[in-house]
Formats: sequence, C-alpha cells, structure tokens
Amino acid sequence: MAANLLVSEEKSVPKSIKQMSTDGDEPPSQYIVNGNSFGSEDPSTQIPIPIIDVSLLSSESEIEKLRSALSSAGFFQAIGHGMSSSYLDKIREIAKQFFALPEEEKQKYARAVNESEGYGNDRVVSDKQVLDWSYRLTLRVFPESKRRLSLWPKIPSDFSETLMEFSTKVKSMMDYLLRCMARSLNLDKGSFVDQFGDQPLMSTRFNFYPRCSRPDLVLGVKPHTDRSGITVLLQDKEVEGLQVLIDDNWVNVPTIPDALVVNLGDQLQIMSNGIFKSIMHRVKTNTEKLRMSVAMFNEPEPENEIGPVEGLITESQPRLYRNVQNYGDINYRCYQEGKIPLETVKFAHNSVQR
Ligand SMILES: O=C(O)CCC(=O)C(=O)O
Ligand SMILES: [Fe+2]
Repeated sequence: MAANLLVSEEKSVPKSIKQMSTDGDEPPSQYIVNGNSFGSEDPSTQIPIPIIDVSLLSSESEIEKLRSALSSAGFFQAIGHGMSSSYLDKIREIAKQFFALPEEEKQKYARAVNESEGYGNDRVVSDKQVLDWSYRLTLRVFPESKRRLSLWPKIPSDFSETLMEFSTKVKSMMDYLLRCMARSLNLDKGSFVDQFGDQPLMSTRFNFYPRCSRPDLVLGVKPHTDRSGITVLLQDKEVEGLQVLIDDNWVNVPTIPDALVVNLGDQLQIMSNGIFKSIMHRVKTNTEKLRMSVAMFNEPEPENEIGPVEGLITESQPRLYRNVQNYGDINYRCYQEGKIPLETVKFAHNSVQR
C-alpha cells in the first residue's frame, strides 16, 4: 500500500530551488501551500515564548517554569546551557561553509532516494505532498556505531570534529533536561531518559532556506510535530522564520543569539501521558534573506517499548497512549498516508489497561 504512494523524487521538480531563488521565479504548484493553512497569523497577538535558564534548574522555581512551559506549549528557549556565544557561532559557521560549497561538491554527500541521511531536499513520499523550500543535510550522530561517515562533509575540514563535539554537548544537555522534566512531575528522575535506552538515536539536520519570491504561499518547512523525544535547535543568528502554533495562532520564535530552542517531540507526549506537548511548528520563507538552522533530534532506541510513565496514569488522567515500539516507523507511515501519527497510538479505553 504505502509503496504505491512513493513517487520518483527526481522526476517531481525540474528546476532546483536554488535556481528558482536566484532567478526570482514564481514557485511552481508543488510548493504552494493551499487549503491546509490552519491557524492564523495575527501580529497583534503577543504570546511570550518561555525562557528557561538551564543553570538554575536545581531551583524549584525554575523547575516549575519548565513544567509550565512544557505542559502549555511543549517548548522554550534555553539559556545558561554552558555553550558560549562564540562556540555557537562556530556551529553556524560550519553550516554556512558547507551550504556555500559548489553544488557539485555537496552532491558528494547526496541523500539516496527514499533514505533519510545525506544532503538534498524534502523527502518526497506522496504525489500530493507540498514541498518544502529548503535544503538539508541530515546525519546520524549517535550511536557512534551507526554514523555513516562517508556522508559527513570533508569541507570545511573541521566539520566532523565540530559536529561530534557539539552533538556530545547537546546530548548531555538533553539527558539533563529529561531528568529535570521527570523531577518537575515528581517522578523518578530516570522515568523519561531511561526509556531512551542505552543506544538512543540522535540525528542532526542542517537546514538551509533560500530566499523565496512568495513567502505568502511557500513554506521553508510545512507544519509538523517532531517525531523525536526531544529536539534542540540552533536558530539563525539574525533571520527569523520559525513559528509555533499556540492557541491556533502562529507565533514567531524570536532569535536570541545565545539561546537554544528546545521542543518536545511526539515520543515525550506519549511518555508524559499527554501532560507535556509536542508542539506544531513550521518555518516561513522570506524574500530578503536566506536562513540557516541546525536541529538535533534525540529519540529512543527503536527496539525499546515506550509508553506513559505509570505514575502519570491516574483515575482523573487515564492512560492516553498505548505502549509502542519503533515510533519512527509509525510516524513515517502515517506521514505517507496523511494521518496524524499521535492519533494512531491513542489508547482504546475499552481495552484492558497495562
Ligand atoms: O529551521 C527551523 O527553525 C526548524 C526546523 C524544523 O522544525 C525541523 O527541522 O524539524
Ligand atoms: Fe521540526
């Protein structure tokens, strides 16, 4: 069934986004978002984006701020994470240098059709799919044994070393945050992080969004929730574009140069029995400036069965989700079939609770 939905990625778009961007072309129909533009954009709606100081999370007041941010929006800007401004600039710099390489050089790391790792555009899974106005380089960083080093750029020469170091730092921040999240709900501190297992999957995605002549019609990334457990995002230092859906309004996430955006993915919504939210987000395009970002996604070992933490299942808050294995596959299949992945793993209340 699903295989029928796969279309040839090569055939789908004749002219590259880069070329269309340079030529100022009117984007072709495959890129036009119509009909599914749920949520409204009202610049007068000022919803403040929570800021959490990671270095203060030993205090009860900051933990409470964390709980409140994750249970309302599932999302915050992290400061006090120990990575300096110049260090974060170094990460932005390797992204910038890679994307500035001639296309021919970048193609050495091209993503194979129907694979997720490597350099290229949006992965095409359906004829009906609206395409993202972006290029990305996706690389698995953990477990180390699953790195495909042939896809790691040789230029700039410090790319691999810089990425390995950044991944290690982000991973340890994520593990710490997962413990704090459990603490914020009065759970054992391993309640979430232990579900990731010994060999969680962590990938990085370098995103590059060229200028676009029709930001009113074309998105850098379509509305989605992340399939991960937890995502950390380094935004462009100057150019905004990320928006989150809060109370049916698309809210801009301002760029704070030293902050890392943290958002939960679907698998934390499952583990927290729906208390924490996996936020819907998207990326806008713009006519003036290109934008870059670096996302790190961490998700449980696929063989691990994950599910709502027992302590969060109560009479007033019954089990919302069933236990699942390999949520990544479920998410991918749903995406192909146009279903909302989290809806398909909801617990049927007439079955026996485990
Ligand atoms: O570029 C961004 O700001 C966000 C990208 C994103 O949501 C993703 O890669 O999943
Ligand atoms: Fe995302």
